[in-house]
Amino acid sequence: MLQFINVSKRYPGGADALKNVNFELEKGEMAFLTGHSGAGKSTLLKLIAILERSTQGQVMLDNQNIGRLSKRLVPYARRKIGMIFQDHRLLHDRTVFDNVALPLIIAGLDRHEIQRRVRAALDKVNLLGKEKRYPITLSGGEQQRIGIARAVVNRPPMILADEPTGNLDPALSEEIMQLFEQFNQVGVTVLVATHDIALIERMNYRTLVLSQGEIVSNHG
Ligand SMILES: Nc1ncnc2c1ncn2[C@@H]1O[C@H](COP(=O)(O)OP(=O)(O)OP(=O)(O)O)[C@@H](O)[C@H]1O
Repeated sequence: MLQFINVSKRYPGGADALKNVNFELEKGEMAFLTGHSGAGKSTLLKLIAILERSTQGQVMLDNQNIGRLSKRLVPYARRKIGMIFQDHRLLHDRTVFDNVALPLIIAGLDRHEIQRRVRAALDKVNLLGKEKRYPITLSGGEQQRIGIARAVVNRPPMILADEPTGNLDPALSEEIMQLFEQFNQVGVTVLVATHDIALIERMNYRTLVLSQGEIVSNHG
């Protein structure tokens, strides 16, 4: 499903954030991405989400070189990806329902379909009944689950998570990881970037290790 072929990324005026990165993720696979602070984890995820473009090499998603897509086609390619951030990036002046509905409103779905899909997504993350609340009135773990519902409401074939458990205690981290496993079990490809080595060791998935922009280990 996803293939990095000799991918390098240099930010303007900066050093190389990624150097000659090669790896593949199969459709339906779940994997971790780890490495020291500044190793290039976020950069790698941003290339997949087309939030940044590679300087060299090819980022292939379903056999399409997404690093070279025209701007017009980027929103369509992005619909294949659900992205989850450590700070969840919720809109605090909108309800839980409205936060999760946002990608569907942008995609132009009708009101009934939006209602149906938002409820289905909230059900998956155990937040049904909290649609009318504001994110700030919910716990950290619940806020992260709103972010996950928003990421999956479009039913993307791939989920990318950037430090999704960074602000959570071990029990809540476990809960979030179990949610990712549930999506993976129904065929969603999942890539989770994390510093949390203990979490990676408890779970048995392939792990890509980045060090100074290079993949130094890739097995599970
Ligand atoms: N927009 C940017 N402009 C210039 N340099 C950047 C930019 N974003 C990241 N970098 C640099 O690229 C390198 C990789 O950063 P990146 O954020 O991908 O690492 P990371 O592994 O996700 O780090 P962390 O775990 O601290 O989030 C770092 O040296 C960083 O300073």
